[in-house]
Amino acid sequence: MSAQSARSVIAEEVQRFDALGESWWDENGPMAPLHRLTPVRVAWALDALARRFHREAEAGLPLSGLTILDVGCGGGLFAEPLARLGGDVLGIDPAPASIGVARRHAEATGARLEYRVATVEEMAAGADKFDVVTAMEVVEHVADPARFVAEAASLLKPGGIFLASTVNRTLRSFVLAIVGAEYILRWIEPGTHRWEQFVTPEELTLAARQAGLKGIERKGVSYDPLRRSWRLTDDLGVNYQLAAKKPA
Ligand SMILES: C[S@@+](CC[C@H](N)C(=O)[O-])C[C@H]1O[C@@H](n2cnc3c(N)ncnc32)[C@H](O)[C@@H]1O
Ligand SMILES: [Mg+2]
Repeated sequence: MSAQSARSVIAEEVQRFDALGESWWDENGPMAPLHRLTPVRVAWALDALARRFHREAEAGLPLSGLTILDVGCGGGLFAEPLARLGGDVLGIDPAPASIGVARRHAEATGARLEYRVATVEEMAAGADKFDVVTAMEVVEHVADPARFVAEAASLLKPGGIFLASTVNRTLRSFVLAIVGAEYILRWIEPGTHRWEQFVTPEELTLAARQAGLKGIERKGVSYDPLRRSWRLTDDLGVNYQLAAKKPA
């Protein structure tokens, strides 16, 4: 089975991201919103992981010794910072050109992590289990989010943590994430998101529960146009993140 024909994959979605090439890492390019989101989502992930694994978030390499699978890693915008925090990171994506970009970037910056062209299904068919599985801005691009979450959760060791971020399916997310971000501000390529594919916090929570995960925590992320940056909020109406634990 090729990565592109896996059940979770919507071929045109993967191809659209694969076509980004080197612009993945252009902070002013089509992935600019993800670049701006990265400090906030990395801080959120570090906080969740430090609490779970009893690490000092301010320590030199707070994630050292933790195996992390970043599913749908794209160009490595989230995977690479986790590796810099000491995580033993494997980034996977069905898009081969994106994996090439991620590898070259890590080589250029000296970040130490691994990348592989693979889907969550292929990983789940193998024997490797991870302390942490992440899927950042991915579930709104897959064929069957609940099934995808179940496959991702199956890759966790007992006591492991699942982290995901996505976009809620609300009137506000239509106005802000599609009309605003794609068509008015042109922050991201028009057509990047389909509103119908957005995933509500209730759906993602249910999927996590059905996958056997517990201790579910959710946090909103909102864009502050004055500061031109994202911040964590309790408002799950547009962008949000979820953390959940596999029972030990
Ligand atoms: C918005 S990008 C996010 C990239 C990265 N996670 C980040 O946050 O910087 C979505 C990524 O999901 C990947 N993707 C799409 N469908 C997927 C699937 N079925 N399984 C895994 N990854 C998928 C795309 O190739 C793309 O790299
Ligand atoms: Mg997205």
